[in-house]
Amino acid sequence: RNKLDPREPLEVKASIPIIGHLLGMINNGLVYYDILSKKYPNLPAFTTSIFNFRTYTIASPSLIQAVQRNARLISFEPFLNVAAERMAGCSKHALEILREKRSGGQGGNQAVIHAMHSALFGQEQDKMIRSMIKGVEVWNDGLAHKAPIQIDMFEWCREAITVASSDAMWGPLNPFKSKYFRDAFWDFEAGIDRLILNFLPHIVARKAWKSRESGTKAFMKYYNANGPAQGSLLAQARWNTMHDMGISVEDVSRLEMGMAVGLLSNTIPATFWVLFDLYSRPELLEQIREEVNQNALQIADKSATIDLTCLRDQCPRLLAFFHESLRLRSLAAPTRFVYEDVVLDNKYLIKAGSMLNISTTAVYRNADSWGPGSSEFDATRFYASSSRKIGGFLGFGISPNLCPGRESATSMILSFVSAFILRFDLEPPSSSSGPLWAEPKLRFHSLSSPWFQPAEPFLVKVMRRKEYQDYEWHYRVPEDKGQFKLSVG
Ligand code: HEM
Repeated sequence: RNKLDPREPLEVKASIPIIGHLLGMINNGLVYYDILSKKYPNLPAFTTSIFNFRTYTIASPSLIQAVQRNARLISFEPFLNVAAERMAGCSKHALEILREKRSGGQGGNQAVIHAMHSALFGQEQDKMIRSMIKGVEVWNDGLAHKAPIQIDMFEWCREAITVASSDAMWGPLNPFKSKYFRDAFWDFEAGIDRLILNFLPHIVARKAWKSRESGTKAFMKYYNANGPAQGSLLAQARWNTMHDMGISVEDVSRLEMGMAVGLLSNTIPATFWVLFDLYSRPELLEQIREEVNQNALQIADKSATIDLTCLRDQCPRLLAFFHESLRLRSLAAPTRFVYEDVVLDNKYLIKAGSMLNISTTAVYRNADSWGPGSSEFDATRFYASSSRKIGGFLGFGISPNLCPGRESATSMILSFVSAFILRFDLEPPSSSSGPLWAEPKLRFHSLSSPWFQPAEPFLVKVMRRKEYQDYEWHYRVPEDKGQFKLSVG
């Protein structure tokens, strides 16, 4: 074992020597570092070692900027290749192309991310948003026809968001149109933590491995039928970049299974929790209903239209609430690889060849950044803030690795939810003892979807609200290249 340099962050020892932290990681996933940071609340940063390998955890918002300033040396890039190899199962040839240039590859991962940012900008982004919103509209209409009805709220959000987002992304030949494909995809996604171990994956993660292989075949069919030609510019940009760099159809298909994880794994739990956090706070629900009603709903005869520009510009309470829901529900923790020795904030030596992560819950608990009620839900917390750059807000990542899908995902979620709350009342699961809208039993889902999710079906009764039950519902998505005032860290 390497001895720690006294300038490195203090080492936190596991109760079981040598493998204790490894067991903690296996049992708890990324949440393990949050558990440790709770145990040592006064440490702004700490070190854990598994055998000879170090992980540094940043638990204070003040150190995040130091990580950002050294983004070239503390980088996300190597994990993209880990995902391509272990999660997607790409060939050696593809991995060489994807690997970052400074490690001898051709920088394919960065080229793809760059192409994605360009394809999710301005008019291209508007088209994608229009298509996503059209997709979710159908689901609210379908629910209105069936109501009153009992649904599993998480499962229903998952189907609605999956179908709407994937149709917008891949177009009419989208493999997700098949329910069989969708179910197989979720089996793949649920087993990513085991696939990533890369130890006999066809045995250790059999279900996920088989589903990944069948999903890859479905995407190969999509590419062989020239699917991207009818899909979004995002799908075209990804295909063109990878194909032009010499990546085979099979490897592109494997990487597209990974892309689907990025497209869906945050958006679905975010939608579920936004609905939960609203309906479980009746007063807040009424305020937001009123705001949308007054500022973003246009009524003509029996037609009701939600206007996206008005949602963006004239519904600050809705947007502030959305940020707070993300803050307290998402556990997305930036994880980075350290290329060279760095001293953070003139204090902490971070050594090359180690991993660094940020403990989301520790950062969000910090009273200096978030005030004395930092752990409490406060729907107005972001309301007063005039700045869009909020140090310590990790909801959409930290620059330079900001989420390129944040505008399209927010547009879809908030349009969908705005119409939903005006159209429907929900009756929560009945419980003789506990409060109404008690949180469901939760489980940490997976490394690929860093959220708590319900561990059991979350059943609610959906009823149409009298006020708008005879209306036809529409959305207006103008071509104005507008943006939500989203905060980033
Ligand atoms: C509410 C929905 C979403 C949330 C909360 C979210 C959150 C995040 C976060 C926290 C990161 C940074 C991860 C890190 O630094 O380690 C990220 C990165 C990323 N997201 Fe999202 N995301 C959402 C939707 C989407 C969508 C719809 C797409 C695709 C269209 C997408 C594509 C990506 C990609 C490609 C990256 C990597 C960016 C880079 O490495 O520079 N995300 N997202």
